Amino acid sequence: MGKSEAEMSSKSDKISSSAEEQTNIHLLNPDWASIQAYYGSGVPLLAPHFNSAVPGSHFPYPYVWAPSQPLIPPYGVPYTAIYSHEGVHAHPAVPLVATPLSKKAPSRSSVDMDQGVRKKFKRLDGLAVPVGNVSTEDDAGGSVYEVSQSVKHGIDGSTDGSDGNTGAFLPQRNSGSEGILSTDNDGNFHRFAGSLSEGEAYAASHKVSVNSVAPTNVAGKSVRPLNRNEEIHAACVASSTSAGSPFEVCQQDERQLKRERRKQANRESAKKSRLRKQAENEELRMRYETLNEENKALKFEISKLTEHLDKVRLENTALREKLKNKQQLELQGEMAPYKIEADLILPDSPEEVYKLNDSNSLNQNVQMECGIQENPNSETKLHQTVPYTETWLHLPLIIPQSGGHRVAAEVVKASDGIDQVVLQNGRGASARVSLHGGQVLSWKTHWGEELLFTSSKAIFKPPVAVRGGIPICFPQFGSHGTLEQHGFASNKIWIIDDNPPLLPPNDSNGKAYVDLLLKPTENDLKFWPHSFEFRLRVSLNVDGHLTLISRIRNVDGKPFSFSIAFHTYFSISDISEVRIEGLETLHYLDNLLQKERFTDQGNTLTFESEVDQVYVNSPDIVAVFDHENKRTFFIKKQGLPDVVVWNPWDKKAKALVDFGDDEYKQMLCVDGAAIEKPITLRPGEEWTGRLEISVIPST
Ligand SMILES: O=P(O)(O)OC[C@H]1O[C@@H](O)[C@H](O)[C@@H](O)[C@@H]1O
Repeated sequence: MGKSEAEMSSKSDKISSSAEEQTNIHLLNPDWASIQAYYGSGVPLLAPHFNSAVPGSHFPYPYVWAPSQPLIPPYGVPYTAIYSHEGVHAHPAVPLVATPLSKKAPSRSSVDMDQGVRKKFKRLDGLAVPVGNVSTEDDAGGSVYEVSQSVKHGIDGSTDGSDGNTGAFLPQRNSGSEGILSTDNDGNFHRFAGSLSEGEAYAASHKVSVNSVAPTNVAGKSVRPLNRNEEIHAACVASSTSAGSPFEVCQQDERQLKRERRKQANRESAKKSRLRKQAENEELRMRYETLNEENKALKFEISKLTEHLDKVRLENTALREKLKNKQQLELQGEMAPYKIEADLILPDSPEEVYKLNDSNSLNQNVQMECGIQENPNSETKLHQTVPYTETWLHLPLIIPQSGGHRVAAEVVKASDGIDQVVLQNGRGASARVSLHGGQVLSWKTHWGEELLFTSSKAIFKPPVAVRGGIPICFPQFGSHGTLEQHGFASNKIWIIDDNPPLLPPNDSNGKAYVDLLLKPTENDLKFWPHSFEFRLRVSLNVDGHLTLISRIRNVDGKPFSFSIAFHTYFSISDISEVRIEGLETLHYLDNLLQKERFTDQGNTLTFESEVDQVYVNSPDIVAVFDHENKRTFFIKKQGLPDVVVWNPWDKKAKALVDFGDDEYKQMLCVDGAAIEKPITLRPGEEWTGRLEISVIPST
């Protein structure tokens, strides 16, 4: 070829020369009749003067304006008959698609077209590259570019993601010396050595493009690899060229290829999205677990802190009490006669108490002198519900107490002839326990305020359990078994246990207490054939806290199971004004709905209608807030996992013979209990449960 790159560059500069200058344009030398014969009448005939001898400035390029029939020979061999040896040729595989341009301006000359394309190239960031079959004739004639639609199409495609390095490799047909031309960004053309047939040249050129192998002799800028559209196009061209299939087939293949690529891309994108969602899910799950753990830890911490707060509050109450008493004593200018030194060893058992009593030479009169008597006001109220004879029968427990207070437990006979034990903590707080059912009937603060509810219609006649106080449901709670409602323990007459097995010193020290015992009679064994010993200690401590310790022993030769509840009737201001805390989010069995299991919604428990629920696995402390009465009850328990909450509301209240119609407003039962999982004892085994109830003033 012998043309230097510089020469080629200078030729390219002449692209803008007028059509008149470009006399060396060599267009297709068609055997147009045969083309028409082959492709049909849609292919317009070339103008007769459209040959090398006649300037064709005003004549359309046949391949530009032709209808969309392909010029590709159907059997793969390039249709060489339509090429002249020199000149610019359309790629045989390129469709001669009618473009809007072609339709609108069919009369535009080839030069106009070239210029138009060139302008278009120039818009590509100044890196316009004339692309096409190039005939490099001579310097005088300049370079002539014949830009085929396919090339234009290729360029259009390349501008999709234009990086400014628009370029292409195109075959050159020039004077029999075959090679491949490429262009750089300056519009310089580069020829690649090689002697290829037209078909090979195309295929080779496109392969080069497809494989993105840049030629090494491209001056200045590297040649951009083809983009996807170009690739598809190139593949299509290559396949149609080699296979010689019709262009429609090629177009179909191209569409198919695109479809496949799109499908593949969609699949990949769906897979990525799946993976991303999986990762997100996993992350969320881990976050949930972490938060759950944190939540548990926080709940645990809260319960510990609440417990601690309770203790501190109670200590505070006790300290204030002490201070008040001390101030009173100082005002009186006297000390109590039985002030005990700090190293006093308090008794742990009734025997020790009796010894202590003896050694102190205490007697009934002395107690009375010391002022250990019922508050006359509170007595009045007690008399209303439980008439009894004010007779001191015996003195099971009199303990001198530090600070001038003495605790006492006295047995009195009520008018129904049944003994009651009156406990006093020496500061005015008291409790009364009936041997009928071992039932606590009264619990008062040191200022004489009754804390337990007893119905004005209560029946004090065994075997009926008294409606109020703290009946003990044993060995069955409610109707959860074959026995009568709440078992039989609350109907029986208990005895004072003079010789109970020892309890830890803390359960005795500084407390007024009584030990009671229930054993089944021959008759009881007919209904519940299990020998047992039920020991109950009821104690009142210095702060007025009431504690019930139950010990149930299997003295039978076979195991037995039981449920138990301390059915505590709290006296409240108004059921609509109180709330319970500590049962939030727990599961409960609803006795009003066939003991169906529910989960508390997480709110504090307030009351608007009848309630009869067994909260299972409750925390050790539950609180009942009564703002109107300015007090809060604390229910502290051990060995009693469940809590029963009961209020009959108006209808059921009316149906109960031993209950006043409106009394449901002034009571709320909150029981420490073991119901859901009955306790099983093997022969000789003993179970212990503790319930401590306390009250603190609230603002
Ligand atoms: O009328 P009784 O036997 O004292 O029982 C009162 C209520 O006591 C509750 O503890 C029970 O859950 C209720 O079902 C029952 O109605």
